[in-house]
Amino acid sequence: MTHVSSPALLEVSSLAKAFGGNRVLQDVHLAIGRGEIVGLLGPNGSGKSTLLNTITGFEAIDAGSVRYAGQEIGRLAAHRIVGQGVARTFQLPSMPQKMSVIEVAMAAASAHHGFWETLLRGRAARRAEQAARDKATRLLDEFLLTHVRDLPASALSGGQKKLLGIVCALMGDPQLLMLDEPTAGVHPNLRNDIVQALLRLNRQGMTLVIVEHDMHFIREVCSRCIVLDRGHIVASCAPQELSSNERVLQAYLGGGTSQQDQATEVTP
Ligand SMILES: Nc1ncnc2c1ncn2[C@@H]1O[C@H](COP(=O)(O)OP(=O)(O)OP(=O)(O)O)[C@@H](O)[C@H]1O
Repeated sequence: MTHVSSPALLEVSSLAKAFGGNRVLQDVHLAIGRGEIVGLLGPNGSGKSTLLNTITGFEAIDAGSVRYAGQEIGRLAAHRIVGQGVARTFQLPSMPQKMSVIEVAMAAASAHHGFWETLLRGRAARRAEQAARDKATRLLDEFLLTHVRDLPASALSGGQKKLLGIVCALMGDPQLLMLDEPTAGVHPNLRNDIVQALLRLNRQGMTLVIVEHDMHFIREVCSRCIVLDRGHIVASCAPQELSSNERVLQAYLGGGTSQQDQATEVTP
């Protein structure tokens, strides 16, 4: 397994999560170092999204610990974890019907900075709103959404919704950004923009954990991969080592036909 220089930014120990009798995550241990871009891989249903959900507080953990920057966050509510500097995006972002793109981005700022600020009246509140508008404007420009900023967010294409999801996550200036399949279903032109944007964020110091099936993306972007199989971590290695890792091959080839289909995605 690849060594992470200590202290790790994120450290997960003995994490377990079940839904009823379905033990989705079992005894998961992982460490993410500052400045890494880590790909989280595994066949469909292996527990990748659940791992993101438990780390970010969207699902309660059953057992184990999640430490971020030396602090235990494993039982904090999602909004508190965001407040600590951990943001995430969703596989299928859903957008409110009646809010424009820029309003959605600005609302994410108040979600990140606490609602008291937005309840305040007067100059402080106006300053906070203007700061959120300026930041949303800059990020929408960076993620090529300026031309749709006044449209209803629900009218965006799937790819544009993913970009807006990233913008919302960035409104709180996270140190750790966790992305759930950021390029799935995205047009190749937009995909390349997302790749460049993620690499740029990493150059600026952000640590990234990315759930992805697309091996071209993994090779282009990630410095390390962690592979889940049926709720267990079975490998942590460089992207170019995946195709010769027995346990990775077994994870993808060990199941039925549908898993063999997925193996084409992991074979370089
Ligand atoms: N809220 C939930 N309630 C019940 N079962 C759930 C819930 N969330 C996930 N699961 C189950 O947990 C298992 C793992 O799902 P998860 O979405 O984490 O896998 P994944 O590796 O992200 O899959 P994919 O690559 O298809 O997105 C599946 O069997 C799924 O049905």
